[in-house]
Amino acid sequence: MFRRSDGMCFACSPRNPIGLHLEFSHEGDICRTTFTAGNEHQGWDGVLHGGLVTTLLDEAMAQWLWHRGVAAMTAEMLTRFSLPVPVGVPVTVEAWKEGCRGRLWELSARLILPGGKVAARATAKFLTVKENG
Ligand SMILES: CCCCCCCC(=O)SCCNC(=O)CCNC(=O)[C@H](O)C(C)(C)COP(=O)(O)OP(=O)(O)OC[C@H]1O[C@@H](n2cnc3c(N)ncnc32)[C@H](O)[C@@H]1OP(=O)(O)O
Repeated sequence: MFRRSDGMCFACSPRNPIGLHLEFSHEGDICRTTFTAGNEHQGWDGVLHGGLVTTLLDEAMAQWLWHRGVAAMTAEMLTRFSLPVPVGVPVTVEAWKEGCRGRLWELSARLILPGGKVAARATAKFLTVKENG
């Protein structure tokens, strides 16, 4: 049994002082957000840290499910980092469903740079969990 975050989700809560403050929109089968990394988010100089790239992709997929009333946790995730993501530019993250079998959901996501190149792609498996509060 799991409890949802108390308004302090690192990725999406507006209240988390060190969070990413992501806001999501849903259009058809696509869940979408935009994010502009700051210097505090970099690893290599001027480049968004890869763990945070993964966070953006993971959260977009989780929000796809959340928006549809599915409480699920990431059970497995594979990320391909194709291009560095520069800090200081707005990037778009999109997620969508690939399939579902019982409690197991398969989703994909991608991070798109201004200009349209895809810098990172992820596939993930989520498992529906029971909530207690
Ligand atoms: C919007 C809300 C906030 C979103 C936050 C962003 C999303 C996240 O980052 S969540 C945090 C990161 N993830 C975690 O911490 C999860 C840690 N893992 C766990 O707690 C557990 O392993 C959990 C909940 C995923 C699954 O545990 P549990 O519910 O006991 O299921 P379990 O019995 O292991 O597996 C159930 C079935 O799924 C299968 N399964 C489990 N993992 C996988 C997998 N990766 N691939 C394929 N099948 C799997 C099992 O084989 C099993 O199959 P069967 O029923 O046929 O035997």
